[in-house]
Amino acid sequence: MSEEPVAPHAAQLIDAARTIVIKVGSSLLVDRDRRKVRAAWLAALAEDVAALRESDKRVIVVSSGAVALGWHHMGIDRPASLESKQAVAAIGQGLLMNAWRAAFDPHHVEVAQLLLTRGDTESDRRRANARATLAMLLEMGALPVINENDSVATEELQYGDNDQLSALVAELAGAEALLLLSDVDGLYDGDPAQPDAHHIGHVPQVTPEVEALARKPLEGSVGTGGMASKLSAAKLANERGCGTIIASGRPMHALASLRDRKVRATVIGT
Ligand SMILES: Nc1ncnc2c1ncn2[C@@H]1O[C@H](COP(=O)(O)OP(=O)(O)O)[C@@H](O)[C@H]1O
Ligand SMILES: N[C@@H](CCC(=O)OP(=O)(O)O)C(=O)O
Repeated sequence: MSEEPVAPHAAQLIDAARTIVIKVGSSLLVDRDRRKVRAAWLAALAEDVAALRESDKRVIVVSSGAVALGWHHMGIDRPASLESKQAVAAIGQGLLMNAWRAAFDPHHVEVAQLLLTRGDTESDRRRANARATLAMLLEMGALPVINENDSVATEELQYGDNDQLSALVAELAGAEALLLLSDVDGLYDGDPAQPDAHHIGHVPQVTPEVEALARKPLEGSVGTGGMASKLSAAKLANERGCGTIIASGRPMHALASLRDRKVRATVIGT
C-alpha cells in the first residue's frame, strides 16, 4: 500500500538551506496611508533575520520599495512613465536603505546595497563580478540588500520585477531556498480574497495549470507582477535546484512564525 506523500513544510526548506534569499515586496514595506516605511514591522523582520544568521545561515535580502517610497515621499500620484518611476526610485532607494540600516543597527549587522540591472546577470563577465562581490560581502558578514537599479534600467535593461531578480540572485549565490514574502500566504486556487478559494500548500512543479491560477494584480496595488511573477520566479529558481516558498510577510515576526511552523505557506519545487 503506497502512502500519501507528506507535503514539505517551509520550515524544513529553510532549516536545510545554507543560503537563503528573502524577497520583500513593496506592499509589505510601505505604509500607504502614512506614506512611509513600516519601521516597527521591519524591525521585527530584522530580529528574525538576525536569528537566522545566528543559526549559521547566509542570508541575502532582495528589497522592493524604492518606487513606492519615492512617490509617497514626494506626495505625488503613482508615476506612470518610465522616467518618472526612475526619478522617484532615485529618491526612494536612499530612504529604503536608511530603513534597512536602522532596522539592523541594533543587531550590529552591516547592510550593503547592491543595485543590479539585467545586463549584470546576462553577460558572463558581469555575472562573475556580481557573484564575486556577493560572495565577498557574505564573507565579511554583511547583509546584502539588493534591488533593481531602477534609475538607470531602461526597458531592455529591466528585470521587470524583483521576483525575477530574486530568482537570479538565488542562482548567483547558490542558494537552496528562496523565500518570497508577500501580502498573501501562498498560492490559492482562486481569488484569495474569496472564502471559497483553497490554499495550496505544496506545488512540486510549476506547470501551465499552476501558472493559470495566477490572477491579474488588483487595481491600485503597490506591488508589481502579482502571483504570475512569483510563479515564474519559482520556476526559474527550481530549475537551478532552489526551492521556493511564498509566504505572508504581513504579521509581525512572519519569518519566525514560519520557522516555528505557526503559519502556512506554499512550498514550490521540492
Ligand atoms: N492564485 C492566487 N493566489 C494567491 N494570490 C494571488 C493569486 N492570483 C493573484 N494573486 C494576488 O497576488 C498578490 C501578490 O503579488 P504582489 O501584489 O505583486 O505582491 P508583492 O508586493 O508581495 O510582490 C496578492 O495580493 C493576490 O491578490
Ligand atoms: N525595484 C522596484 C520594485 C519592483 C517590484 O517588483 O515590486 P514588488 O512587486 O513590490 O516586489 C522598487 O524598488 O520599487
